[in-house]
Amino acid sequence: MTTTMMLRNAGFMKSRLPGFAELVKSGLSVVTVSRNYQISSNLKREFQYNRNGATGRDKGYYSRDNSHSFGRHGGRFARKAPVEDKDPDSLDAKNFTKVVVMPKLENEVEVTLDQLKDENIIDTMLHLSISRMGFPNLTAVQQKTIKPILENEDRDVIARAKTGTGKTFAFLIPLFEHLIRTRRESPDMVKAVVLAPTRDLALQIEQEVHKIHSNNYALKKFGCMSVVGGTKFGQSLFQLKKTRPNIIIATPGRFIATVEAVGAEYFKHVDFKVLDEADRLLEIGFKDDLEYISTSLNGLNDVGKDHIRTLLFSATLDEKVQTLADDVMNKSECLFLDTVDKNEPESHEKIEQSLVVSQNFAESTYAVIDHLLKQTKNVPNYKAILFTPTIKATKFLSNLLKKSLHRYPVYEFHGKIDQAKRTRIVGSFKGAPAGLLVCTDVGARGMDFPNVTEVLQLGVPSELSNYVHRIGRTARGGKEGASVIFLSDSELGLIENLEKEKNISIENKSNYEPSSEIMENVEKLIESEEELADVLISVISFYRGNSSVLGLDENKAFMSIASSYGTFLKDPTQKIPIYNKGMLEKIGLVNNTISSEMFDLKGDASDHMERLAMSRSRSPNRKFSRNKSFNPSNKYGNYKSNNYRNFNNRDSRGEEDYQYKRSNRFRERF
Ligand SMILES: Nc1ncnc2c1ncn2[C@@H]1O[C@H](COP(=O)(O)OP(=O)(O)OP(=O)(O)O)[C@@H](O)[C@H]1O
Repeated sequence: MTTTMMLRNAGFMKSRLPGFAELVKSGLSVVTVSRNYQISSNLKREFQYNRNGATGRDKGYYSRDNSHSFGRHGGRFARKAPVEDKDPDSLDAKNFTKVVVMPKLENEVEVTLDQLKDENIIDTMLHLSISRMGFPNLTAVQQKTIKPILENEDRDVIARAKTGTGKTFAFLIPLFEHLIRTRRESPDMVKAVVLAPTRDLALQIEQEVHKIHSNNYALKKFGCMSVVGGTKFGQSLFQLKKTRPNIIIATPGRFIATVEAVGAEYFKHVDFKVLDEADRLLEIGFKDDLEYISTSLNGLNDVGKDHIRTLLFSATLDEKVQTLADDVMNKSECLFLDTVDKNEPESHEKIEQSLVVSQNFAESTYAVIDHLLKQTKNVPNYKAILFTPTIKATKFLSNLLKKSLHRYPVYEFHGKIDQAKRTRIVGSFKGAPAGLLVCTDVGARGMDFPNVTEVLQLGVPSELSNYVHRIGRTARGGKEGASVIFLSDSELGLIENLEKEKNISIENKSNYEPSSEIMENVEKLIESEEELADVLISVISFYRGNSSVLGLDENKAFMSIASSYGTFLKDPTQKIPIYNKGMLEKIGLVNNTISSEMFDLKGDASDHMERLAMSRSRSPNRKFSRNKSFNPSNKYGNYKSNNYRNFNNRDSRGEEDYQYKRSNRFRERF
């Protein structure tokens, strides 16, 4: 049975619509949403801004001269939007209806590769290539998506499937089939654009395309090229000209630069755009870019502004996807193909999840080291990934572990390593029979490292969904795996949030107390107190930005991390030294009296804190003013927090391209 809801004026109704998750729960299978049809909402904004007179301060929108400016960097990053200007008055006239179709999938019959060929869904050339890969059968997401994507050309598609279940081929197979079917139409043009949030993931998807090529050379004529930051732009344009690929795999920033430079030459015939890790691409830092890309490609398209079909794939999709669907999808109908049951957690069921609880961050570090000492000794070919909150923590931990684990291979991987080296590290760890990859959340999504036995997490991830993605680096392609998260008492809010929001409960729980032996050993390995202070400050900054999202008590989390300084140095009276007020400002704790408890304040930092404490004790509103800097729902308190959240997001998630350049100020320090 299907139910249909017709809603006029989506702008007004958006706030009243239940999210996707709730829609699934409520059993609705068709939802109809109406909104302005002629243009995507960001294009509409452009015209509104043109009418009202936009200024460079207006984040992410077009200005009068049809250029696109980003944030405060308006001038420097001003972009020429490759879309034609339009008469604003003609735009509000029509409404459109977007239908989200969620098929009920009862009595499912297995779909095989042979069937797809026999029913002429896929060509023999493609069938040959995929069968040569030797997969025993198609995965659930491949069975559910390939045919529907190819059968109905007037629909966009959203697909959700658990980590490591073959989503990459689920979109690459239809893309290749489309290229085969349209081989005579504009053979030298880009027809499909795949966007990914990290360079490493984009390069990995390019490798998957090359697997399709190398299993049947006849498919090599459908060329593919990656367009990612950290590589030479001029060289990439030259390659584009020379190879004339049909598929581009890109990160958003470099893709925008490419479209701006040569959009009219290569991107007028795009039929598909794919957003891998779609929910991530929707978040702050990417969403404006995605809207811009969508509008640009639509504006350039020779067939029409609503011609390009959009495919969204991820293991974690919730109501945010609705916003994405609104802003970057063109078709009036959108198929939502879900391989995860509505009552099921998004995490993969073949991962045995554990939690180890200790007193503070330092003790969690000892627990990780202890655990790794045991596993590398007892488990043959033990291959693991350890996630840490920040780049500095990653460096620190990989150094400690290289020394503790002796000859066991330890790889350090984060966004501050140059791209060529990053690619080498990914290649080495993929091919390694055993080893440990220590990384930030830059490695959390999409990366397919074969045979990872275990995923370890020291502290919390940068967002709730990344818990699912991080642990999903194991148990891939039908295999089993394990994960252990090491948290202090003050971080247990994350576990509650995972239960509440993601329906994930961790069965195996244990407490950890370090032995004096491991404490002594680690203390000997710490080379510099300054570096230790730096690492802990970076982690405090990370928590400053992420605690409210992750359900943590910010103050408790800060104290726990700060107390780790004394624990690591085996002298609990020692506090992290802070030499000036500027440093407190950078961490976002300048108006927070708890700073005196956490840090050993020196110079003007100490004077400032004394003055602050005195003014608060005199102020009749002191309770309010103290809360102001802490309350996550408080507009003013949150202002700084957001700044730091952005910085931390970049720091830990390793976002790409010019977004990095924009944050250089912070990156260099942390
Ligand atoms: N039909 C299949 N049968 C078995 N293994 C497969 C099949 N299709 C793909 N694989 C393999 O499964 C692994 C995971 O695939 P892929 O990286 O596409 O997963 P994913 O669903 O995109 O994961 P993530 O959510 O982490 O991005 C890869 O090594 C891939 O080669």
